[in-house]
Amino acid sequence: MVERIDQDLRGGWSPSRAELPPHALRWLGERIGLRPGRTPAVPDTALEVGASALTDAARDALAEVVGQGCVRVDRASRLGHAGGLSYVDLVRYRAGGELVVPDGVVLPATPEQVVAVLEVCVEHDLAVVPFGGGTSVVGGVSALRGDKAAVVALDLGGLDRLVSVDPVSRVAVLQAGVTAPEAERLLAPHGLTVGHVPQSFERATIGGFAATRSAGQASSGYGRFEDLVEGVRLATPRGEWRLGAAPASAAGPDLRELVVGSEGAFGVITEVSLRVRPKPVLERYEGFFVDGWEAGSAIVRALAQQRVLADVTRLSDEDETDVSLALSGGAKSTALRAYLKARGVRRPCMLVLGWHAGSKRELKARRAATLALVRGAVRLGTPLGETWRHGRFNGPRQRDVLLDVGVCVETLETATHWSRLTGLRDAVREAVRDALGRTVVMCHISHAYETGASLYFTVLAARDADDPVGQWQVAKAAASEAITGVGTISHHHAVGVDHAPYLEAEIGALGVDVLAAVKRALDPTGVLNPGKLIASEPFRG
Ligand SMILES: Cc1cc2nc3c(=O)[nH]c(=O)nc-3n(C[C@H](O)[C@H](O)[C@H](O)COP(=O)(O)OP(=O)(O)OC[C@H]3O[C@@H](n4cnc5c(N)ncnc54)[C@H](O)[C@@H]3O)c2cc1C
Repeated sequence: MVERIDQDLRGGWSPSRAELPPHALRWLGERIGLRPGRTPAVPDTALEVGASALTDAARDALAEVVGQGCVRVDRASRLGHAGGLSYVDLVRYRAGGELVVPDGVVLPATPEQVVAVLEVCVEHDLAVVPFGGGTSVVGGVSALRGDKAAVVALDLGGLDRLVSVDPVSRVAVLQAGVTAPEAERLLAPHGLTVGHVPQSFERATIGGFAATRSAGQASSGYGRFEDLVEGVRLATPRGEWRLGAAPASAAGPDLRELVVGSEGAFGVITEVSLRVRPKPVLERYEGFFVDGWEAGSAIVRALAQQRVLADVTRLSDEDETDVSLALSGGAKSTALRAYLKARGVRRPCMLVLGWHAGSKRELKARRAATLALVRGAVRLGTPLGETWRHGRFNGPRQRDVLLDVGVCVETLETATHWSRLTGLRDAVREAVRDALGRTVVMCHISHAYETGASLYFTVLAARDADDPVGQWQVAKAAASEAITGVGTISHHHAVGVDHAPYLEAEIGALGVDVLAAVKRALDPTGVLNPGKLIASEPFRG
């Protein structure tokens, strides 16, 4: 069971706080030099929120579309939409740093209202930031106004319906503001699932997944979110655009791809038509230990290239495995290390495999095909797999606790070809260590393809109390430099503000021109999500 999340809660993931056990604090002291001292979050009242720049005329025009109560300019609503959930966002909330707060929040209830809101924004010179679950970790929902007179957050939470289900074709149309758990709840009576389970599952929305090309923990089996998108309904300042009339088409380039991953810069996704699957009746998770990253990544590569990946396939490197064992602590973990050593596993790397199936027979066949290639691993079976499954949404809660005791904790991600994977992992680790000094850089593969895989890094360092934001920005820039030209600047977190300066190096100047031309066609006055995806504003043309 996941705890019910308050979507307005910023500055952390969860209101309930666990304490770090003494052995974990000791370990952080030894590894990153942490001198723990509680750094309580600054109360909301201490955060600076300037006067709203929304004019009465703009407010009235918006209220005419969505209703008086659905245009909010109160402090709590504005603060609740002042950013995403990256480490830097959280630090700004907690430390009273510079928060960019929207001038108002608009809550439409239908796709038609979204189109009408955009018309008002153009007329009144308002920037508009589409806001789904607000879980962006790349500045995607930062309330930047660009050259506009004011900026509003467009909270899509009111678009919360299952519009239709076609069980024969296995297609479901969901409104953009439906959260991932709600999508599963709405589809359950039809025996269907989306199967999209990112770590931000509890908060993130269908529209947000489509807008960012999200990848879930089970994407090896179900596909990345863009693989699930059959069609989209997009509100733009130039009217509505519907795409995706057939399961496949040769009617020119696939224009859905211009919308999926457009991060609110080309339009507001109001509905997504999704390829859904029968809900699995069986799920089985198993854990293994492999000796060293090279051996582990060779296994995952073989699984991907022989097309027998488990639905969840996740390999932790030596550091990530070591941290899991160290933080779980206790006699069990010491005994496990000794056991692994006795079995010849000197550099333990944890491998978790999970299969979803419709029958025992299917599960047996798929599991056997996968395990035939998992050679030389020590098998710890379902207890380890289930431990991972139960803890799979704990990351953001652990981050809250680490932030509380003064740790700089953030993640980075990329993807590259198999032949470059280990080299890129080493380069990013070195760049981050050089930038931060004493630090732990953990890495895992959680998305594998025939030609390569993602790399997901988690960084721990003692927080620089004087300049926590600057401290991370230096590390992030160093990592991004190491990634540029070797891997992608983002495998699934998207571009947002943070990666925008690196986009041209990846897609070329022509690529940026193409994006700018699309932006000009759909959003000629540039009201949509300024500063995201395309950093500079060449679209003015
Ligand atoms: C703890 C944590 C774990 C995470 N784990 C994962 C993970 O496992 N996999 C993964 O892929 N990502 C992950 N993320 C990143 C984030 O959850 C994803 O990018 C997610 O897709 C964002 O969904 P959202 O509804 O919260 O969108 P938001 O954060 O609200 O918005 C993201 C971007 O999309 C735009 N947008 C949102 N809704 C719409 C819409 N309807 N139309 C047009 N534009 C829109 C926004 O303007 C913004 O640019 C994680 C984030 C956190 C904080």
